[in-house]
Amino acid sequence: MLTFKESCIGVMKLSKPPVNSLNLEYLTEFNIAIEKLENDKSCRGVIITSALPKIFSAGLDILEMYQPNTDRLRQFWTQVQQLWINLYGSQVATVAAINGHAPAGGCLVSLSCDYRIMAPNYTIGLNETQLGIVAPFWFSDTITNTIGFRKAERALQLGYMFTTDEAKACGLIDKIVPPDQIMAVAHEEMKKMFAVPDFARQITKNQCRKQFIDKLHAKRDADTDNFVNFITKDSIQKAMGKYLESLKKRKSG
Ligand SMILES: CCCCCCCCCCC/C=C/C(=O)SCCNC(=O)CCNC(=O)[C@H](O)C(C)(C)COP(=O)(O)OP(=O)(O)OC[C@H]1O[C@@H](n2cnc3c(N)ncnc32)[C@H](O)[C@@H]1OP(=O)(O)O
Repeated sequence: MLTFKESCIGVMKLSKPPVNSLNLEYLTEFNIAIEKLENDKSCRGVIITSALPKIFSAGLDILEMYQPNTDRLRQFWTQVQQLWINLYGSQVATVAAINGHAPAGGCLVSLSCDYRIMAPNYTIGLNETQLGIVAPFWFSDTITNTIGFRKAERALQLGYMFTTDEAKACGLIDKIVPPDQIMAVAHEEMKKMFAVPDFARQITKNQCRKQFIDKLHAKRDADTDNFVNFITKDSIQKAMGKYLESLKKRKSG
């Protein structure tokens, strides 16, 4: 993770080649970095983007979920939950500068921010069902809160990956920006949020989001148990094995 501060704005650049997949170590690093910025009194905003060309993040590292060690799988999921709690509940203003594809966990990271700008000709969405897995309730709450129930239900069922244009049309992202302007526009959007007194913006954000974060807190252990039980099922392991194969075939084909 490349993290630096530009005045009162923290910039986090995901930099885990080849595709910024989120494994246990990288999620832990991500959480430490965001918690550090959150606790820095001089930091009012965070921009999340990718240091890699064409990929914002490929989402959760599928290899963490395929033929897993159960203890590690639990730790992995705890970090995924924590990342969402940290980002969705963040008191600083957050902008996702989506400069590449953003499937599943990559999409969730961006949906957890306050504002999303995206470069053209990429795809974004919660594609979990395409892998034969299911987005948990808090992924589904997050997309529903962004694009509304009907569109979210349809997109989740299909595991639909939106083009940048489609994402803009349904409100999954807020603005389409050429890649060379994405950081400049992220700073402009940040300034708009800074024009509102921090405490008023923060209380408003809490009013909108707290109930959803509280829901995960209340069910956190059960959510981890569900995840581990679900992922370790033979049928789910088979489906994930097939998906990994298809990724490799696509590459060679
Ligand atoms: C009852 C209800 C209970 C509910 C319980 C919960 C259930 C589980 C919930 C789990 C939620 C999961 C969230 C996720 O994020 S899953 C991950 C989904 N991600 C994807 O599907 C992305 C797949 N990847 C791609 O589409 C492309 O790779 C991408 C567009 C991102 C990039 O394409 P490109 O052509 O540039 O690169 P390659 O495809 O050649 O990939 C390069 C190598 O990287 C490997 N790869 C890609 N993505 C991942 C990944 N997510 N994890 C691990 N590895 C990944 C790919 O296989 C290539 O590897 P090799 O070089 O070794 O071949």
